[in-house]
This record gives sequence, structure tokens and C-alpha cells, in this order.
Amino acid sequence: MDDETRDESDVVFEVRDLEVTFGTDRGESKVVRNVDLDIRRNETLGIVGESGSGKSMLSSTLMNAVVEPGETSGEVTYYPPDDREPISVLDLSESELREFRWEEVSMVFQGAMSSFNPVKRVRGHFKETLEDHNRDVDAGMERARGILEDLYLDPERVLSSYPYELSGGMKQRALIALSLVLEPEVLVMDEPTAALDLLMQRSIISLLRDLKEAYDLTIIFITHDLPLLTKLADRLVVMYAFDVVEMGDTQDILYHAAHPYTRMLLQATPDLNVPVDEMRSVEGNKPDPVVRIPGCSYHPRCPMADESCKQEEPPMVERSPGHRTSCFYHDEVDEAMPLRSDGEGSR
Ligand SMILES: Nc1ncnc2c1ncn2[C@@H]1O[C@H](COP(=O)(O)OP(=O)(O)OP(=O)(O)O)[C@@H](O)[C@H]1O
Repeated sequence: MDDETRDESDVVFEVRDLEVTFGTDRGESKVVRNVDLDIRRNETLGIVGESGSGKSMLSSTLMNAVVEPGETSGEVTYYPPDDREPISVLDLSESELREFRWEEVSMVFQGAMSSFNPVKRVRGHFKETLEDHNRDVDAGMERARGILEDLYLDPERVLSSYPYELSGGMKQRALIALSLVLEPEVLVMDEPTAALDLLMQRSIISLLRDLKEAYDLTIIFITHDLPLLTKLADRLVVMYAFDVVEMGDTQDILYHAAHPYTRMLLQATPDLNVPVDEMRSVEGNKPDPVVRIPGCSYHPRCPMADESCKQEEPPMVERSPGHRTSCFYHDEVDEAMPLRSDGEGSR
């Protein structure tokens, strides 16, 4: 079904004309450009792109949490699961935002390891979160124990520990439990497994699949680790140069990637079981958020680019239902940049 014709009850976030800008000495720095996106209820949406492409900025806007002095414009509408009115996230006051964050949408940030206060036991973090949101602490702690157990942690041991007494994987799971204690609808995870070893990454991914079912969650997972994402996400959003260049079902993107950049990402991934640090990086210079080049932002690195790509910006088009891309030559990409055995090598 087309994103725009989709029944509203299926959509948890509707993002329109979204832009994030920073004023800099060199001029205006646009780090998210004109993004339109629907996030479906109870899906796992993966946002992928190289470092600095705008993934974290885009996801921060879902909680109106872009750091100062960044300016967010456009619309971010959140649809609660019940009969409540839709919420215009960018119009929320500070006190409304404090409730909205954690209770509706919870975020596990990049560098999660430092999210715990080192001098406070884990139990204190849970209690403080419950108290700050005027929740019944006893009931909340009972729920916390259940979530920790679901994450294969010993609740009493973890709750009575200081953060430094836990291993990286345990700390990460404790943080996920903390982010779920106020029963949010949406969990946003920004590179949550980046600091973990491969085995722990895989185990967190499988835990997230179970959690999503058990707690009826929508998960937004941000990473530059495409192999990891293909094991978790129902749909993928590919970002390049502060904009979305392709989105669609994970299988469609894996086997029928329509944008040359997505194909480059897939080709840079020799085998989707290979750790990310063994992947080759995509060649070429990184885009600059201050300098908007004419035409398609990917043309300087694109093997298929011609004169029109240098002059005109390609519009986002629907290639097949729900599969969109912004490339003039999406119909020719199969022939020009074939995927290994039609995607077989990418499994
Ligand atoms: N506080 C800030 N002020 C100005 N520009 C910023 C700020 N934080 C990030 N940026 C810029 O915004 C752009 C997008 O950054 P963002 O963190 O969203 O990228 P990302 O895709 O999440 O990268 P990574 O995977 O490395 O986290 C980058 O060019 C970055 O330099």
C-alpha cells in the first residue's frame, strides 16, 4: 500500500517536509533535508547510511530532541494507539515533551554505556525514572524485574549493581529495560550495539525481536551496519547526504535495490554475515551539509551519473508498492550495477 493512502491507524509517526539546520560560520548547515516518511505501527524500521548522513538527527526529531542550536522545521505527527488525538511533536511544550519522551517514545542513544550515572546503582535509575513520571514505584519496579528477566538478566543482581560492575552487554540490556519501564509505544535505538562484540550484537538483535512481540513495540533502529539491520528490520530507510534516497521492505531493498548508493552499500558488504569492520567503505568524499551541490547529491560518487543528474534533483518515485527511490535511472540500475547472483551474495 502506498504510504500516503495507508490507513492512519497503521501509522505511528508521520513525518513531512522535515528539515534540521544549524547556523555555522561557513553558512547554513542543513543536516536533514526535506524528509517525508511514515513509520508503521509495530514495525521494525531500520535507518541506514554512512556516518554523518543525518540518521541521528532524523531520529532525534521524533522526540523533538535535536540539540541546540539546531532548528527543526516541518511536521512530525505521532498517532497514539488509543482514541487520543494525534500529537504534533514539534509543537509540544517542555513539560509535555518530558512526558512524551519515555512514556510514548523512548530512546536508547548512541554511546549508551555512558547513559548511566556511574555513582548510582541501577535500581536508583529505575526508581528515579518512575518517580519523575509520577508512577507507582512498587508496581514499576515489579515491571522492571519482569523486563530484566525477559532480557535474561538476574533482576536482583543487576538492580543492586553499580553500572561499572556490569559487562557491556549487561549494561546495554539494563538500559533497554530502563527505556521500557514506562511502557512506551516506540523504542528508538541509535547504534545500540556498536560497542558490543559480534556475539553480543547478535544476541541483542534476537532479544529485540522477542521484546517487540512481548511489549507490542514499534522499533526504529539506526545503524551503519547493514548486515545487522537485514536480520532485524521489516523495512529499511537508506539515507545519503542528509536525505532519504530509498525506502522499502527489507527484502525488496536486499534483492531489488533501486538506488545506486544502496547498491554500493550492498556491494561494499561482501557477505552479510561478515562483521562490519571487515566491510570495505564506499569510496569518494563525504557530502558537506553547508554546500548543497546542484542536481542529485550522489552524482559525484555515482557510476551511473550523467549530465541530467548534475543539473536536476531527482524526485522520490514509487518503484513498486511501498518501495520508493530518488534516482532518475532506477529502471536501469539492475543492468548497470547488478547485485551478486541477484542478491544471493548478500544473504
Ligand atoms: N551539534 C551539531 N552542530 C552542528 N552540526 C552537527 C551537530 N551534530 C551533528 N552535526 C552534523 O549533522 C550531520 C548529521 O549528523 P548525524 O549525527 O545525524 O549523522 P549520523 O548519520 O547519525 O552519523 P553517525 O552514524 O556517525 O552517528 C553531520 O554532518 C554532523 O556533522
